[in-house]
Amino acid sequence: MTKEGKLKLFSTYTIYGMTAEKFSNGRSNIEVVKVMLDSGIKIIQYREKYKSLKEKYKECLEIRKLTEDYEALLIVNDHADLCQMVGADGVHLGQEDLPADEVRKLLGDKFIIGVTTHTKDQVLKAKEDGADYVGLGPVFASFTKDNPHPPIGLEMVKWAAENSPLPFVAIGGIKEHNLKEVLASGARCICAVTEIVGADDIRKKIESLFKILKSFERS
Ligand SMILES: Cc1ncc(COP(=O)(O)OP(=O)(O)O)c(N)n1
Ligand SMILES: Cc1nc(C(=O)O)sc1CCOP(=O)(O)O
Ligand SMILES: [Mg+2]
Repeated sequence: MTKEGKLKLFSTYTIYGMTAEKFSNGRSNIEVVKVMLDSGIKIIQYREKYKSLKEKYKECLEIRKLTEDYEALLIVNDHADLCQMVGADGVHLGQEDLPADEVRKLLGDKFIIGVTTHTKDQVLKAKEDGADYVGLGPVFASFTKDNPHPPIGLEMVKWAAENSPLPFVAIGGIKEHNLKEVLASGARCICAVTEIVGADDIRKKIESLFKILKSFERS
């Protein structure tokens, strides 16, 4: 797939999957990713805060193979070196991670770079820095991340839908019960971490979320 083709995914009504083993109720990242892919998720971010770099490397290699089998994208959180070493599609960088413009110089144009944003200025700067998409959040209160930013709310989602020069992934506190509000505010690509990885039946949960996304796609 060309990079342009990959990036189109971020502007569609879709789910951006993210690993979170700590909240996966005893299931491994690999197990969860297999179900995500088999349920139709086409973008997986490998986010793992509690393992050594070597363990992350091994898991990423395994997830790279799985994502290739399903023609899905692999984005590695935080680590540009890991992204390059495992042949991932891209890296996701936060405001406290390495600067996107410098990582772009390192990785070149071929890789996707995503940047976390919480404010309008950060969204605009991400574009200037050469990012390809932004993560926008937390839309609602989220307990998944240590020291989260205060919720940015649906007004910010509306602003991004009308003004963001880059496709955005709405993230933070998104659940089945509030997904319609997020989509009605203009989001298309959404990331619901604990709602998916912590679900009793991950497959069923993804199916329910896709049903809501599809209903917006048709409207
Ligand atoms: C899609 C997406 N959006 C936001 C984040 C958060 O990144 P960051 O602020 O660097 O925090 P950590 O995830 O590294 O704890 C993300 N990972 N993905
Ligand atoms: C990794 C991450 N980044 C966020 C941000 O706002 O930048 S919120 C978040 C975690 C989202 O988890 P949940 O769907 O369980 O609330
Ligand atoms: Mg980070």
